[in-house]
Amino acid sequence: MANHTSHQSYGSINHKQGPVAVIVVPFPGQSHLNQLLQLSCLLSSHKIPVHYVCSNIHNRQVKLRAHGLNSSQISLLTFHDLVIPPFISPPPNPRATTKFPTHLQPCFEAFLHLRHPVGALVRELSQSTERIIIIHDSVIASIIQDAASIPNAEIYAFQSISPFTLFYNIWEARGKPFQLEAEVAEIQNKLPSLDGCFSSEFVNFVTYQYQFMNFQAGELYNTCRLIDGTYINLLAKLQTNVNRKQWAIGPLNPLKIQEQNNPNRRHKCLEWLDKQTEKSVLYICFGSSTSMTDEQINELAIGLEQSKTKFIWVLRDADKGDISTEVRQPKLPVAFEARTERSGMVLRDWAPQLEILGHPSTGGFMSHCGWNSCMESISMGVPIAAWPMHSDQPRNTVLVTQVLQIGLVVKDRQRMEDKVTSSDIKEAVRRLMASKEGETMRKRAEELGEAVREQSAAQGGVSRVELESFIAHITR
Ligand SMILES: O=c1ccn([C@@H]2O[C@H](COP(=O)(O)OP(=O)(O)O[C@H]3O[C@H](CO)[C@@H](O)[C@H](O)[C@H]3O)[C@@H](O)[C@H]2O)c(=O)[nH]1
Repeated sequence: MANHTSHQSYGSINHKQGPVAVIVVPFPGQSHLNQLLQLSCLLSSHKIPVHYVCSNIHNRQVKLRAHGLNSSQISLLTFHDLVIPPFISPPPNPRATTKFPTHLQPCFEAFLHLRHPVGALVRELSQSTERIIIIHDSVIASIIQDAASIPNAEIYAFQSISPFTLFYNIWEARGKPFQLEAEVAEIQNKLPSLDGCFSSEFVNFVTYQYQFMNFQAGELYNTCRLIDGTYINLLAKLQTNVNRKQWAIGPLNPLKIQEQNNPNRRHKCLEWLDKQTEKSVLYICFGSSTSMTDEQINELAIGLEQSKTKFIWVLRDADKGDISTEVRQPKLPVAFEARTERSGMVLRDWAPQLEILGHPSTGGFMSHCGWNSCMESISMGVPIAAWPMHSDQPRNTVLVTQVLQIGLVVKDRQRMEDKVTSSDIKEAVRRLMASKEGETMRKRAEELGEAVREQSAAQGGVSRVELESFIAHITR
């Protein structure tokens, strides 16, 4: 794997890069690192040199957890390991009043120190390349501010969330600048408020970034027109996007899973899935930033056991800012694993989510509705039992359950911190996995999955057309 370790000097980049090189700058959260790694592989498969620029600890994380991609795809990328100042990496607080992972804030703040090293790297690469393209996560626009003055640099923002949620958030924040058509307005009326979805520190962090969002030449979205077309068009209508190009090139997650290439390294849960009947297993996972109290885990365990549904449950605390440090091992009810030995599996390590969702035995996904999980479930044709926790998740839930109608809400809650009881969980699992209503959702999810896969860049659909249009634009 190519690796360029950068501290103060970038002296080893002196070869001619060719007409265009891409620098990708992700945000240091697993689901952001992951999407930009997938995008990097997609671009480098079109013979464009791609530099993945991040802190050393997060580069290690993204390579360790890369899923659905094979090592030869990743080896085409040049990783730049930049150094960020030491930061405290506290554990998440499952009892906090907001479910937002505030414990990651010191890591986010430390990451902003990459402005100067990133600026120096862009300057250096710009000397050996006719045009340098920077694609940065929209949440850290300030880091690439110095590139704006480099004459042959062009900057693009990558949005890691759904245009659906993004549009409504911006439209509301800007004081509802234009009227919405009836159908779109009707959905807006159904959206939950953003109260409690973010910490005030994170709101301040993101607000600070806005001022650096004026020099982008365009935006990239991990979605396809079939899912988000209406909202991509509406985003284009918002004032700041008037002169910006937009490309929807998702789903970025691989659709053909590579794990079969190496049967010796197959995860034990996939072998267990092989033995189950088609569409019978519920997969449960709340991404990388959810932390539940032991009481809530207890309710989930009881509800699951009483539902008598087969399951794979990823039970892990939220990531810390530095994932190499130890995390809490959440507790299960006494003897739960022994009692459910035949009907399910509890995974405490990083699970192969894409492979699980793509397995024929998986028939449902209990999810917090993080955007990666939504896209992965949609593209694998799996319906969702939505249990949103924070950020964009409550609004993604509306997209999944009411707009796309491929899922149900585990429990409508007044406040995110309200406990969901075992009987709510049992009922939601029964509805999704063992009712006519669930069957209809599964059918719709399968059809949507098929249509989305057809639209994908991998299969030559509209997302491929958009990807090619983006590549033609940056290599013009
Ligand atoms: O054991 C695991 C757990 C997770 N994953 C992967 O990790 C990613 C999780 O991403 P996502 O579903 O987006 O959840 P979060 O990690 O919680 O993502 C954060 O970032 C997203 C993108 O901005 C937001 O949409 C979410 O709300 C926010 O919580 C997915 O690719 C999963 O496949 C695994 O492969 N194995």
